[in-house]
This record gives sequence, structure tokens and C-alpha cells, in this order.
Amino acid sequence: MKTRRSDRLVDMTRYLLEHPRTLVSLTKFANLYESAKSSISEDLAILKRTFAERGVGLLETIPGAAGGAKFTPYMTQENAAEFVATLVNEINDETRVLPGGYVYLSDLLGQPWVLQKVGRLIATQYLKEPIDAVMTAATKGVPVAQAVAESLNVPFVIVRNDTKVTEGPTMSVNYVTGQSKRLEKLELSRRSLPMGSRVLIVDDFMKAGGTIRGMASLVKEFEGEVVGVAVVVAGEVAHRVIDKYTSLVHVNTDKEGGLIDVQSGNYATEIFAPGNFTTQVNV
Ligand SMILES: O=P(O)(O)OC[C@H]1C[C@H](OP(=O)(O)OP(=O)(O)O)[C@H](O)[C@@H]1O
Repeated sequence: MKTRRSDRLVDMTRYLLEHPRTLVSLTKFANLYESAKSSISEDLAILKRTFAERGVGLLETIPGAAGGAKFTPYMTQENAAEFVATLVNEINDETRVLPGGYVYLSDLLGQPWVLQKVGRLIATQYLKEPIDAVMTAATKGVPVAQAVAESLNVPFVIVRNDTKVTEGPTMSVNYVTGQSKRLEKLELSRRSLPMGSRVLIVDDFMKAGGTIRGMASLVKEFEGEVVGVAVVVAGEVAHRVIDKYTSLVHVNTDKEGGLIDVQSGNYATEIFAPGNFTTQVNV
């Protein structure tokens, strides 16, 4: 039975939100709702406009037999600023300061609503960028990687610094930690990342950047390309061993008496600088 437009719009929205960055053919929608392709095209035009007006995401319609519709979720700069301000307010608490200048984040990064927004905001920087996988370092980076991978609709891989027989044959690299200059190892199962993958590296926290640099070395061992680096919180350091990254929040825990200074990270310039976001969404 032909589905009414109001019902089609609701269910098409559900379908597109559940299948981000996936090309869905007009034929699929026409068959799903027993409707003409011309009606589906009109439906998609309504969704494209509404998604853009409401700041939900980008709905691209690709013409032709191999065409269809592809939904790419994003977060607007306005919503990003509101979310980051909430993170800054939550993190701005001296009791979160840990030895070595680290910050306790697990309560925040254990909350699904926080992770969903972190994932969508970090993914916003790569609307048109093909990404094959998200990479992080066990353990605290894992929920961040899962959230970003879900928004990008790609797999995520977890590198470890301890050998596990359950990982099978692995690729490993040694790297020098940024602060303590210790030699550490990172390894990843050879089966988890195809050679030549385009990889987005993420983590919950970055201090001197040694872990991130170790992951970048591992991507090179897989003959891959590091598309970008994003962390939820970047700590203040005198010397960071990596210079290109996106952070949502920046903290300085080196102040006297364990005080903490919390500011927005560099996401606004990295993601929303003129020519980045608007160019990608104004199609
Ligand atoms: O920039 P760096 O100086 O390399 O530090 C950033 C590391 C340290 C911390 O992980 P740990 O607390 O060491 O390990 P886990 O996530 O397993 O708790 C954090 O999750 C990053 O991975």
C-alpha cells in the first residue's frame, strides 16, 4: 500500500539517521514506501531543507542511475559552542586534577549524551573527507573512538601497549612518551586495519602528544594516512611532540596549588574557520 508523505518523511528520517554517510538509492526508498521516485525526490528535497535549517546534517542528493541520497550528520558552530561551554563548566573543578597534569574525565566520557555530541562534533570536521577507520589507544580513548566511528559510520580500532595473545599477529611500534621520555610500545592486530587505510586518530586526553605520535607511527606501518587528530581535552605543556590536532577543551593544571584553568580548545578554528564548514555544507 502506498505510504502517505507524512509517514514517508518520518520513516525516511529514521532510516537516514540510522545509516549516516551511506548512499541510499531512490529505488530503495521507492520500493520501501511503494511510491514513485518523483515523490521520493520531493520528499528528499523537504528533508534536505529541514535538516539544513535545523542544523541536523547535510543531505546530498546524487542524480543518475547510480545516484541516491546520502545523509552526513554535523553539529553547527552554535550548538558546538553551547556543548563545549557545558564541558568547560563541568571540567572546571580542581578535584579533577590528577598527578602529572592529567584530568579525571571518566564520569563525563561515561555519559552517552556527552559521547554522542563529542562524536558528532569531531566528525563535523570531516564531512567530505573519506575516512576508513578511527584509531585510539586503550583504554579511556575507546568510548570516544566508538562515538566518532558511529557518527562517521566506519570501524574503530584500539591499539594497546600490552601484548595479548587474543589479538593474533600484531604490528608494533616503539615510541618515546612526550613527558617522561620513557620508551613505550603500541601494537595493533594485523587483521584489524587494512593496509593503506585513511585513519582519524582520537583520544580522550592529550598531554605531551607521545601517545598520538605513537599511533601516527603505527598508521605508517600499515602504509596508511593520518587524516586528522582529535582529542576531547588537551593539557597545557611546554613542549608537545605533535602540532596538528583538534581539541574541544584546553586545560592548564600547572597552576600553583593544583588549580585548574579550563578554556575552549581550538575546535572553533580547526572545524569552523571560514572556508571549512560552510564550504562543505553549502552544496
Ligand atoms: O599525550 P600523552 O602524554 O601521551 O598522554 C595522553 C595519554 C595518557 C592517557 O592514557 P593512560 O591514562 O596512560 O592510559 P589509559 O587510557 O589506558 O588509562 C590518555 O588517555 C592518553 O592516551
